Amino acid sequence: MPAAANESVERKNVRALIGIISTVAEDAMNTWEQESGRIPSLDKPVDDTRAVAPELLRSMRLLESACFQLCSTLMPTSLSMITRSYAPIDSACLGVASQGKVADVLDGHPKGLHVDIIAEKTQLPAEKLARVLRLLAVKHCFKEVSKDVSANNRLSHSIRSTTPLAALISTFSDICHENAWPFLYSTLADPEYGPSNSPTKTSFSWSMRKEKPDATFFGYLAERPEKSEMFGKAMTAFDAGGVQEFYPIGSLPAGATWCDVGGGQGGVLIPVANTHPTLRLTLQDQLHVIEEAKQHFAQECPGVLNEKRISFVPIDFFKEPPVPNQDVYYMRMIIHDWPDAESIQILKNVRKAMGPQSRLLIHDYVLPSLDSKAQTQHIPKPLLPTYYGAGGQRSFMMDQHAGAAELEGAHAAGLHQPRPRQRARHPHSPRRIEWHTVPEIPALEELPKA
Ligand SMILES: C[S@@+](CC[C@H](N)C(=O)[O-])C[C@H]1O[C@@H](n2cnc3c(N)ncnc32)[C@H](O)[C@@H]1O
Repeated sequence: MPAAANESVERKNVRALIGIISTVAEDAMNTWEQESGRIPSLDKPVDDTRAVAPELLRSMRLLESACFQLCSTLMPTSLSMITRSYAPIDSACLGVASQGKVADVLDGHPKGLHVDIIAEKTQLPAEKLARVLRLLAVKHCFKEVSKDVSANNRLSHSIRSTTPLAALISTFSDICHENAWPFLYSTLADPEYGPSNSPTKTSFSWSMRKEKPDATFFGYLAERPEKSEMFGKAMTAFDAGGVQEFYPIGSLPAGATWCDVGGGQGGVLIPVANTHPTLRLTLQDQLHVIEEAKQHFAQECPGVLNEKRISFVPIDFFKEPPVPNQDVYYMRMIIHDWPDAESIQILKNVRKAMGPQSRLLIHDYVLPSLDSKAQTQHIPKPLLPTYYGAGGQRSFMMDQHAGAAELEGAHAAGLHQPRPRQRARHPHSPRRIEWHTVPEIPALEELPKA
């Protein structure tokens, strides 16, 4: 229908949002069909959505932003704000499902189970559990097949107790809800903690200050092997937009060396090892994490261990350089954890290790800058110039999370300014630093086509 000439700005904006939704939903369906032969089903308890093309991430960012903006525009204000205020309840209910292992109980029961049976197996009260599951089901995690009968769907299947996403939910509910996120205001308002950029003056440190002054998140994990293991596994959940999507690893020469600095349990290195068998790999992290990584590799890709294609070398990246003369030093989700001074210390240590042919790849969240025309000009109106809006929210959440729960984070570190991206013309030219972003990619459009 042709738009009326005297349409209000609001009507034009709503129409534009509907247009974006319609276009990018079509694009996303086409990408899924090209990539996996079909559009993923929400109903099926199988996660076949793991290999994600950059174009799909871009479509999803637009779609999520446009849907959220459309609802925020047309919804009465009080409904919008009440829903946002309730947000921690979503997370708490996920915590119940995950810690109660509800998805494990439902595994293998495609027709679902009555809540009385789920309650008996999880040792949770049936009537209250039914209400938790209903709230989760209205947002498509679990499905209520009939009254009080629940079954797994794609989302709930992904939080069975052995999965990285279950570890992520447990890390959030067990550590972040307990010791960090709720204390953001108290920390900001505290005259000592609020203005400080010290890694020992975060919300996490604030909540622990009576028990252990100057507590840090990684120090806390180091003293608690079970939680450290859970956190390490949680990191492997960040699998969308892997490095191989953005960097031409395949064109490195056979025998090239690749050192993952702060590589955790191998969330990045395992897929790299599986897809690039000629690389010689090194994983470096704190000693206790190295032990977790060895176990993880033994479970997930024992061949890489048997073929001795990987070395595990402990490091304290503040105190010492990584192993010398590697072709590639790679750091994912490391720099965002630290304020400027600590980041510089880490980078200086990597610099000491670098040989003339070495390059450093930094794969991290880079927050967009409103005053960067290059970053905002391609965002279709009326989406927000700040990273499109809600489709970019995970980067800002990570910024808050890294600031509150882990350490000072990218924002405090001043790393939210966009870094120049080196192009693929000389993809392996020496002594380069490249910034790549995960998996919310503010400058995805700037990436060279594969
Ligand atoms: C946010 S995690 C990222 C893990 C991994 N790079 C990934 O992307 O899955 C940060 C990592 O930094 C490591 N780390 C923290 N402090 C460290 C230190 N002083 N020396 C070496 N590694 C450290 C942690 O053990 C953890 O594995």
